Amino acid sequence: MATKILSAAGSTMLGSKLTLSGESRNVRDEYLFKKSVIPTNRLMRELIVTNVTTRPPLSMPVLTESDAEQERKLVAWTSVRQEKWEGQLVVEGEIPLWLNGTYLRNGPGRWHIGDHTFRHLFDGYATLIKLEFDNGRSKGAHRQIESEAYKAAMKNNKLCYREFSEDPKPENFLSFVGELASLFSGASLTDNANAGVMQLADGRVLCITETTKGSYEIDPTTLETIGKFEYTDNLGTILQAAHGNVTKTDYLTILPDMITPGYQVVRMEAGTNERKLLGRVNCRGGPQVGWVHSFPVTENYVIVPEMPLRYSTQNLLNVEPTPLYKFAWLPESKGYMHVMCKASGNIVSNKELNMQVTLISITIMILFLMTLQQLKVASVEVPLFVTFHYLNAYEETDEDGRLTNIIVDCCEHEADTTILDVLRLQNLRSNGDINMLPFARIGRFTLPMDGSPMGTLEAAVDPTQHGRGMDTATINNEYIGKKHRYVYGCGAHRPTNFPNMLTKVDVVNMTTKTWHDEGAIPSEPFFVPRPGAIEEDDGVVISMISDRDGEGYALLLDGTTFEEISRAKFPYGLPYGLHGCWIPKN
Ligand SMILES: CC1=C(/C=C/C(C)=C\C=C\C(C)=C\C=C\C=C(C)\C=C\C=O)C(C)(C)CCC1
Ligand SMILES: [Fe+2]
Repeated sequence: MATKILSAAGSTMLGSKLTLSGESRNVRDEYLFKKSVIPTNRLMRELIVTNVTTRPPLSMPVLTESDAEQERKLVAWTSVRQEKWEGQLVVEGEIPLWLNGTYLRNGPGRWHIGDHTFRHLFDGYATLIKLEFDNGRSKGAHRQIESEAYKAAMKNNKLCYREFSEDPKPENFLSFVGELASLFSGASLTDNANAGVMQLADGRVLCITETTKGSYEIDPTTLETIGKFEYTDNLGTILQAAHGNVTKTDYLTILPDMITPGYQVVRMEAGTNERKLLGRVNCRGGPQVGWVHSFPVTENYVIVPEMPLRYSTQNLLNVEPTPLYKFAWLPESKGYMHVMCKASGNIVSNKELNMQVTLISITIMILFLMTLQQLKVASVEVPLFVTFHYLNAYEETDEDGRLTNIIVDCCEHEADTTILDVLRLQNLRSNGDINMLPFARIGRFTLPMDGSPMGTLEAAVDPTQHGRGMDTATINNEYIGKKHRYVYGCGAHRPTNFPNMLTKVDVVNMTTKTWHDEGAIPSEPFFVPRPGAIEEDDGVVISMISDRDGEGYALLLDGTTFEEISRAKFPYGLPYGLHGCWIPKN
């Protein structure tokens, strides 16, 4: 039975979109988009991208128009089973001539292995997408990150490591026991570096996930996986935040400690692989450590969030996931924000720390711990919250320059953990026009620095201004740690089951500007400042769009007006992705 296929028509110069309706169109790349019918619970088909060498035997059933229509609409949640691709993008509009550099976006872009489709958005294998801008032209590329988890899955055609919601099924009881043992060492947890992407001050580019071993160095030009980023210290923790803080001289991050519930704040100087202990904070909310996906910093402080959505050892051990996967919602454990001084220069290395501890008697030890506590300027209880992404934090001072408060802005889900379930692929693929997206806001914490025990949490702007949806948001990176005015995030044009509206929020004037295209799924809007800019919003905003016609393109918006200035189109649909970074052309 003939299958509707999309056949590339050689490298004609007329780039345009590949439709899934089977009509062959002039496109740039020799790709054969063939649809394989992989039975899933929602007639979900994987879009398979293979290099065209020979025309494979095609025996897939003909898709009805509505199937094809359905598939086009789901391109954001459709794996692209890719090896790699690179090509000139078709540009509509004008790319600013000052925009010279590379935008990289990381995300879980392949959600199946064999005929097994993963359960959750975050399970997907890391897929790196590149946009190169040079003198008004744009080149695109994508490539899978070759983690051990990905390579093992491809070799064995099955899941081999514990992903966010997916866990390998133990063959027998013995292997189950072995699996449990390996869990405590973290050996069975994935290294699928599908979340963060960043360029360190020394130029190296890392892709990471929330396991320490899920840190990979990649080549920002070829997107090749250079190899695992091996830390040379002996801090030995399993977990790390998916988003650290890159400065011009170092990299700060937080290592959640599940054994002695707390957080190690560490600093890695540019050019090294050694994380050094800056300070440690013990959890105040009991024996489980709160989930830290990201965290904010000010000029002088690291803010360590202790969220009441906490790691659950029991759920970590479960083979079948609970609605909160590896986590438990423990409101009775409350939420806290710990404010740690960056300790200008006095980094306490782990070796020194161990030596001191062995030499200190119990009484001096108590003095020492009290001294350590001084590293922590404050620890305040805050209202319950559910936050993955912190936007920024800054210090407020009085007329005498004394620190009065620390302000923390974040994407806060109104202390509702439902969002984790909404992000299951079955929901994303079946409820696009159902108003399933739970509410979210730009949450603003005010942390008092006068010794008061309680902080406050409120919406920075009226959430109805951005459809009561807000996540994967950024600010102008030049303003990290300082008072910012503009937030670029994904809001909601309802009814929707996912944040589908690019939104610029002015948190001073409390106004918003938005971009929305019916049925399109935008990824994190990333702001790139114009070289030499004075104004905070003088630059462009980049977002990767998966649209309802199965298209994939990079959208460029003017940072000030939030008007569309250009699109750089891929010749195929793009899977959704999480976060990006900008690498200026040196
Ligand atoms: C959390 C752990 C793991 C994996 C984490 C991964 C792969 C990514 C987490 C990404 C998150 C929290 C993204 C949040 C996005 C929110 C969105 C898009 C909200 C939209 C709606 O408003 C491991 C590595 C599997 C195991 C340790 C724990
Ligand atoms: Fe993230």
